[in-house]
Amino acid sequence: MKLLTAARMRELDRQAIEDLGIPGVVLMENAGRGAAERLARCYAEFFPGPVLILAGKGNNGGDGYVIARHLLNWGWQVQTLVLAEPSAIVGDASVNLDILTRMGGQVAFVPDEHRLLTALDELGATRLVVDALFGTGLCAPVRGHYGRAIDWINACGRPVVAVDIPSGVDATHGSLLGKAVRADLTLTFAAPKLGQALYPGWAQVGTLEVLDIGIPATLLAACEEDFRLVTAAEVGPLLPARPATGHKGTFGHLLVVAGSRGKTGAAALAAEGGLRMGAGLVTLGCPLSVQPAMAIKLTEVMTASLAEVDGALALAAGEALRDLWRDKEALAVGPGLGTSEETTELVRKLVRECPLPMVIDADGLNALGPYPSFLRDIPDLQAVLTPHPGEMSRLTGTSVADIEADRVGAARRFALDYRVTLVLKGARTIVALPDGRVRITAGGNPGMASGGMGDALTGIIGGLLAQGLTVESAAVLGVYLHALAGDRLAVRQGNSGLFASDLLRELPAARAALAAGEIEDRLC
Ligand SMILES: NC(=O)C1=CN([C@@H]2O[C@H](COP(=O)(O)OP(=O)(O)OC[C@H]3O[C@@H](n4cnc5c(N)ncnc54)[C@H](O)[C@@H]3O)[C@@H](O)[C@H]2O)[C@@H](O)CC1
Ligand SMILES: [K+]
Repeated sequence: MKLLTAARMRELDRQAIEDLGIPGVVLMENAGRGAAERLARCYAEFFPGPVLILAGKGNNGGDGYVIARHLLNWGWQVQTLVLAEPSAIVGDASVNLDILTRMGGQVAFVPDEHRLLTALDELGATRLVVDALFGTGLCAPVRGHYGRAIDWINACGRPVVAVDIPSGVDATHGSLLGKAVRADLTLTFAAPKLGQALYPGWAQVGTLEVLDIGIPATLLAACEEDFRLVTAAEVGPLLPARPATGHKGTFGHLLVVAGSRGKTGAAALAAEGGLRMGAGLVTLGCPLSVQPAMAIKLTEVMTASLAEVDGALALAAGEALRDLWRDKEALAVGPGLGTSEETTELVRKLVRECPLPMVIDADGLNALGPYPSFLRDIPDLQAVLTPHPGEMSRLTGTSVADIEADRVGAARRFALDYRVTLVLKGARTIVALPDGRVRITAGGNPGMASGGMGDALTGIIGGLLAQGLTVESAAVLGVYLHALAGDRLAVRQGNSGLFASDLLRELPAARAALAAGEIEDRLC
């Protein structure tokens, strides 16, 4: 599902109005009427109100006046507070404000804190609040009486319906510009906004519904799809086929290079992840001294001993790895390898020389960074990198705080710069593709914040690569299935104390449900 930035939404509005000649006031009418209808239906038990509409000076406020008009027409009691002087309301918003006033709608202008607070004090009982303060045009931190209005909304204890986006949420970045409304229902127009799919904005949105406001579908379809929220309908078709005549050779052989003394669990989870994802065969290459333990730990996975120094892979393992990758379809490298000098050098050599599509994680990433410019010199590199914010920080030399402040930007810049597929893990995992497109997954839960979940994801993506998916598809589908399995587990077990190995056990059923078309996506 497409996610629009504020700039893209403005451009769509411009095209509809200027290129196609749809008057802006018609779009505003469609937006306001659609919102009024949804609101009246969703909150029918609160009829006849009163409803309080808080309107800003821009077109979001304009939508608020249209909502007020229709609710009045349908017998609701409506009070509208405009947080600006009458002269500040212009254009389509002014047209609708005039109509509302002439119809006898109760409208008060509260352009400063004193008048706002007085009006709120004098307000009778309100049963429902409509936030029409700011939409996609918010461009600076919220201050003054706007901030007081947002505080009041958040403390009012009444259901809050946000028009287009909760005021204070940046429609593009999902950041909170000073203060932000916490809505129960957000009625957004034409398509969800990118900022509604990202934290912390996501948490302010409540239930998200998308209303058609008459922007032609052809315009929406033609607008470039830089950002998408991944849906079951989109990833279902990416699932590798499972022909009835298939055998283990049909479904690919994954080579996992992982583990060191004391870090055997990470290697086991990555290897089992590959098998649970449906790879026909998985071989784990690990240091000589840990191989016996791995062989006991892993029943279905084959193991290979590699040269080591002090329990971690040695540079001398390179020759054996060359033999190992020869008959494989994909490589997963990194979990539990450690960061010794020889292992680091080996990983860099492996990434440079191994011709297989690969997923690189954990210590594999630590071995690359910072600024792994050598990646650009590898011809036909097909790689998925799966850092968490700490690993991303080491890869980019940027602080974790800066990465978290702009997760989409950080992932996108890296993917474009190094021509890899970058999976930035965390709440709302971001998949950035080498051409700059970005995919965001809505699933996942706090139960997945536990050791080993990342190793499981590495195995899942590796398993998909082994079955022939492209790096882009393996990353998008792998992240989706990982989150889906985690969410199914959380439904049964709650969202704490979840084990990555439990998630892997859930994976085949999650995959089957996706294949059967049984998954209903949640927007928020
Ligand atoms: N034709 C269109 O463009 C349509 C727009 N629609 C609505 O219009 C909204 C966008 O409208 P606008 O672009 O007018 O902008 P908004 O109504 O979102 O608000 C921005 C207004 O507030 C001011 N402002 C921005 N940041 C501020 C701050 N921190 N403190 C105080 N004032 C601030 C701006 O100068 C501008 O006047 C959409 O979200 C949607 O609700 C809909 O009516 C559908 C059609
Ligand atoms: K709003």
